[in-house]
Amino acid sequence: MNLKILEDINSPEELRKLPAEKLQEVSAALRKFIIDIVATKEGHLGASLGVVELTLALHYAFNTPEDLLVWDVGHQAYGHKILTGRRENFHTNRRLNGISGFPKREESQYDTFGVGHSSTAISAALGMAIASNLNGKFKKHHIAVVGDASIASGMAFEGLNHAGVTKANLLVVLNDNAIGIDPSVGALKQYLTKARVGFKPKQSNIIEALNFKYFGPVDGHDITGLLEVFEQMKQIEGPKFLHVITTKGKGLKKAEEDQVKYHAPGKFSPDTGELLPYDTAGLPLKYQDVFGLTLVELAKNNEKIIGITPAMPTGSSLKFMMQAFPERAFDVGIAEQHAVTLSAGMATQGFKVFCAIYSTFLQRAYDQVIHDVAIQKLPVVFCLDRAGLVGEDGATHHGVFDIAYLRCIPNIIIAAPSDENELRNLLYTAQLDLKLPMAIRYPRGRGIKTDWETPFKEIAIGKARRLKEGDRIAVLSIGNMAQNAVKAIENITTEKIGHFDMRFVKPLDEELLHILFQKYQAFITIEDGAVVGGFGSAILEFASKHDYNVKIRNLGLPDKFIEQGNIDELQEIAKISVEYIEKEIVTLLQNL
Ligand SMILES: Cc1ncc(C[n+]2csc(CCOP(=O)(O)OP(=O)(O)O)c2C)c(N)n1
Ligand SMILES: CC(=O)[C@@H](O)[C@H](O)COP(=O)(O)O
Ligand SMILES: [Mg+2]
Repeated sequence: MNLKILEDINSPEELRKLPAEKLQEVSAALRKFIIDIVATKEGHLGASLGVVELTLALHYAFNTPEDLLVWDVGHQAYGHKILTGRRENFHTNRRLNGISGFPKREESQYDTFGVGHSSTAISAALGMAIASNLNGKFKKHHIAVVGDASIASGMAFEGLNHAGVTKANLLVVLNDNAIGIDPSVGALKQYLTKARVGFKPKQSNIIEALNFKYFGPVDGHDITGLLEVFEQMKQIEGPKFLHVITTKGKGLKKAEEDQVKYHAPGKFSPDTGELLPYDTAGLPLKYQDVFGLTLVELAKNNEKIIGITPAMPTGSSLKFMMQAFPERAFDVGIAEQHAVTLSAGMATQGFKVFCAIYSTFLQRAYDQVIHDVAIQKLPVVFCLDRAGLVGEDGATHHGVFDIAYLRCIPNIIIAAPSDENELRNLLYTAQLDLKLPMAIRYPRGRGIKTDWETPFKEIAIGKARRLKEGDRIAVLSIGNMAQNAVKAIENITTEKIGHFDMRFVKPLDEELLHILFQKYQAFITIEDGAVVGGFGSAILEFASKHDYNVKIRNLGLPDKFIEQGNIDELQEIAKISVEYIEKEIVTLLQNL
C-alpha cells in the first residue's frame, strides 16, 4: 500500500488536484493511517473508518473551506482532520495540548462548527446557509453529515422541519450504518432499514414530505458513485438529502464484526485489530458497572423499578438491566429530553424511574428537569454518570456543570457518593420512598474498592459523613473528591485538619455545618465541578446567611472550559489534585 500518497495531501485543495482515479488509493492509505494511530493512541475508531470514502468524496466534490462542511458529533471526523492539514499532529489527538478529538473552530478553518454532542449539524448548517443567502452567496454549498442515530434526535427533526420551508442551499448527508454507539433504536431506524433494501414508495418518503430533494440510498464506500451523485446534487438549489449506506469499522475486520466494542476500543493491534490484553483482575469495578449491577439487584426485589437511557446502554451499563428485565428497561435513542419526560410520565404512575444520563448530556434536557420533573415533585432518579472531568473527550464532554445547574432548581435532591458503597446505598435509598426528584452524580472510570457488594444501608437524605475530626481547618469534599482530600490530609499528618464527606449538595447538612462553623477557623471546599455556583458556593451562601465570618477557600473547576487530557493532568490544571489540595491546606494553616 502506498502510504506516501498522503504526504502530498496537506489540504483538500491538494486532494482535488489528484485525478479521481487516485482516490481509491488515497482511501486505503487514509484508513491505514487512522488505524495505525488510533491503535496506539486510542480514540474513536469505527465511525471514522466508516466514512473514509465519504470524507474524500465530500472534500473532492465540494470546494471546502469555501463550501461549508459540518460533521455531526464529530467523532467520525478523523479522516477530515488528516486531510485538512492535521496529519502530522494527528498522533496528538485527544491529548493534552494536542488536537481535539472533535472538530473545533479554533483549530482549523475547515472545522466550521464545534461539535461533540450530537444532532446539531443540520441546524448549524442551515443557519450558515440562510446567512449565505442573506449575504448574496447563493452558490455556496452547506453540508451537514449526520449519523442514523443522531438524526433521530428531536433537534435534528427541528432543523429538517425548518429547512424544508427555506430556499437554503443545504445538503443533509445521512450516514446510515444502522448503529450508534449501541444499535440504533426506534421507528425511524425501522424506516431507514426498509429504505436500505429499496422499499421507499414515494408517498411514504418522510424526507420528501419535508420538502427535501431525496437521493439514495447509495453505497457510501463507492467513491465514484458518491462523486457522481454529489455532482448531480450540486446543480440543484434548495434543501437536498442524500441517504448513504456505510459500514461502521469498515476495513478492519474485527471492528466490522464488533461495532459496539470498536466504537472506541482502546489499544489494539493495527494488523489484526485484536484488542491488547488489559488485565482487570483485582481492579475495582467501574462506577457505571456498580450502578448497572446494583440496579438489577434492586429491581429483583422492587418490581416498580424502571431503567431508562438515552442511547448509552453500554456506556452507562444500563445494559445489565436491559438484559435482566427487558420489559422494564428502555434505550430511547439520542433523546435526552424525551428520556427525562418519559421518566416523569412513568413516575406519575407510581414507577421508580432511574434515568441514566451522562452529566454533560443532561444539559440537553434542562427544561424537562425543571418543568416536567421538579415543579411536579416527581421522584425521578437521575443517575448522572461521567460527572466531573472525563479526560480525553475534553470540553464538550466534561460533566462539570451539573451541580451548578441543578442546585438552583427547587425540590431537587443532589447527592454525590464518595465511593462505590456510597453509590449503592444512595441507589438503595432512592428506591425506598422518595418524594422528590434526586440526582446522584458519579464519575467516569473505576472506583476504589474491590468489596463493593456490601449489604444495603439507607442513607438519611441531607446527612453528611465525618471522615476525620480536627480543630482548625475543616475540609468539606463532595463525591469522589473525598479521595483526593483523604490523600492530601494523610500527607500533612496533623490533628488540626478535619474532613467531612458532605454527600449531599442539596439539601446541605445544615445541622453539621452549624457545629463545624462554630468550631473550625477555616474551611476548604473541594468539588470536581464548576466552582461558580457549585458546592463551594452553597457553603459560602450558608456562611453568609448565618453570619459566620471565617475563611472559606473553594477548590473546583475555574470559570473557563477545560480541554482534553488525562485525569491527572486535568486535575492539576483545575487545581483539585492531591498536591494542590495539600498545598492549599498548608498555606491556610500557616495563615491562620
Ligand atoms: C446529545 C448526545 N447524546 C449522546 C451522545 C453520545 N454519542 C456519541 S456518538 C453516539 C452515537 C452516534 O451514532 P450515529 O449518529 O449513528 O453515528 P455513528 O457513530 O454511527 O457514526 C452517541 C450516542 C452525544 N455525543 N451527544
Ligand atoms: C462521541 C461520544 O460522545 C461518545 O462516544 C463518548 O466519547 C463516550 O464517552 P465514554 O467513553 O465516557 O463512554
Ligand atoms: Mg450510525
